[in-house]
Amino acid sequence: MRSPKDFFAPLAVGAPEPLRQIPVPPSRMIHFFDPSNEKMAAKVPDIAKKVDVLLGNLEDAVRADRKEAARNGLVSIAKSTDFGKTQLWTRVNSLDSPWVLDDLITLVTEIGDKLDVIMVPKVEGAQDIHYVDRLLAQLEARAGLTKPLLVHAILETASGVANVEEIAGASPRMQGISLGPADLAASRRMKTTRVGGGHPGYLVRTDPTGEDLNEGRTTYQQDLWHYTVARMVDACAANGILPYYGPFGDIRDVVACEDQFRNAFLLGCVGAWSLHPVQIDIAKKVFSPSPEDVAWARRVIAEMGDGTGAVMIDGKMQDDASVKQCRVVAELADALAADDPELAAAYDAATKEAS
Ligand SMILES: CCC(=O)SCCNC(=O)CCNC(=O)[C@H](O)C(C)(C)COP(=O)(O)OP(=O)(O)OC[C@H]1O[C@@H](n2cnc3c(N)ncnc32)[C@H](O)[C@@H]1OP(=O)(O)O
Ligand SMILES: O=CC(=O)O
Ligand SMILES: [Mg+2]
Repeated sequence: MRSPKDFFAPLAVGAPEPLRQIPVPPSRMIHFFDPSNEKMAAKVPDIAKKVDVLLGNLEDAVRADRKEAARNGLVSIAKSTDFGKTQLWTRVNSLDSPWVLDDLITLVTEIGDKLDVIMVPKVEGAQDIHYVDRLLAQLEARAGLTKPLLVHAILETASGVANVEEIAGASPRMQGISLGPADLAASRRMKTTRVGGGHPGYLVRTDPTGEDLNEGRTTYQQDLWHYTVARMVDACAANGILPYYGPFGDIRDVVACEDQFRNAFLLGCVGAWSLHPVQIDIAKKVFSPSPEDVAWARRVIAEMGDGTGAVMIDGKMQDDASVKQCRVVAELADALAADDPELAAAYDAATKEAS
């Protein structure tokens, strides 16, 4: 193992200096598309204007006989599209697959200057990140890149969850982690057969009210993902990187999708994946704080002055800790509003009304 002093040293001669802070541009939705699908690819220039992150997916959901077409399609889309401020990410194939080496060599060489983040699936431990880290440094040096590519891990194996803290801190390239509930369920041998979301069988029941065990007992569905999302959020926050919820596969059920995204938002995630155009606006709505919450946060910050001591606002005690929470919300709102005049106006109107 290298000395901690070398953590920020480039891993290949001529590779760019690693970043000391992960950039945090808006990434409320990571919009997946299959670059080998002509219909989806045709929508990319328009979708790029609406999303924070566009991700050319090369892994699962791309047929084995379309892997090369997807890789080449992403190269040509990246070269021919102006993405503006929208980030371009890719998800490469898993490290044990026959495609990943060519994915990385081709993408870094051909479009390394256009890509922001490389999502690595099925990460099991720090060793997977170390492998990608060194290879990227070699490829960046050869391609003459001046900005380091960042790495995003999917948390979707039981080993990955067991090692999530070491994964989050494995490299200065680590940008974030997404929960991958579908592969994680399979890896854990869960019996869910769906892509994210809840399950009606995973519940708790109130106590019996009498002799009849079926009478008058309410059940409450529980969140299958609470433990993993919370662990992932802690691992990310402790290492200065960003946590995300992953896919919600029931595209038709926009209501439950919004619930799942909101649970993740409230627990600390900054965004989620959108698999279909209909999920883009859901993520945008959920991962932008509501105007009411922003107005409240700004009010607490204003009334707390230098941020110390305790005050009462509308019957609720505020102190140093609650003002810190309010700053999280207000700073996120300011960052999002800077690029979104409509959101800025909604936040300012609610703030005015509340003061
Ligand atoms: C489970 C674990 C994981 O790894 S999740 C991540 C991997 N999965 C993916 O990336 C899936 C991406 N999404 C898709 O493949 C499609 O959205 C699926 C779910 C198959 C639905 O497609 P389809 O049956 O065409 O839906 P639709 O008829 O409602 O589509 C309407 C028009 O929109 C298009 N569309 C669909 N999805 C996208 C997308 N992600 N990005 C851009 N465009 C998309 C469709 O092509 C269709 O276009 P058109 O109107 O026919 O021209
Ligand atoms: O890749 C995502 C997942 O849920 O599996
Ligand atoms: Mg997966």
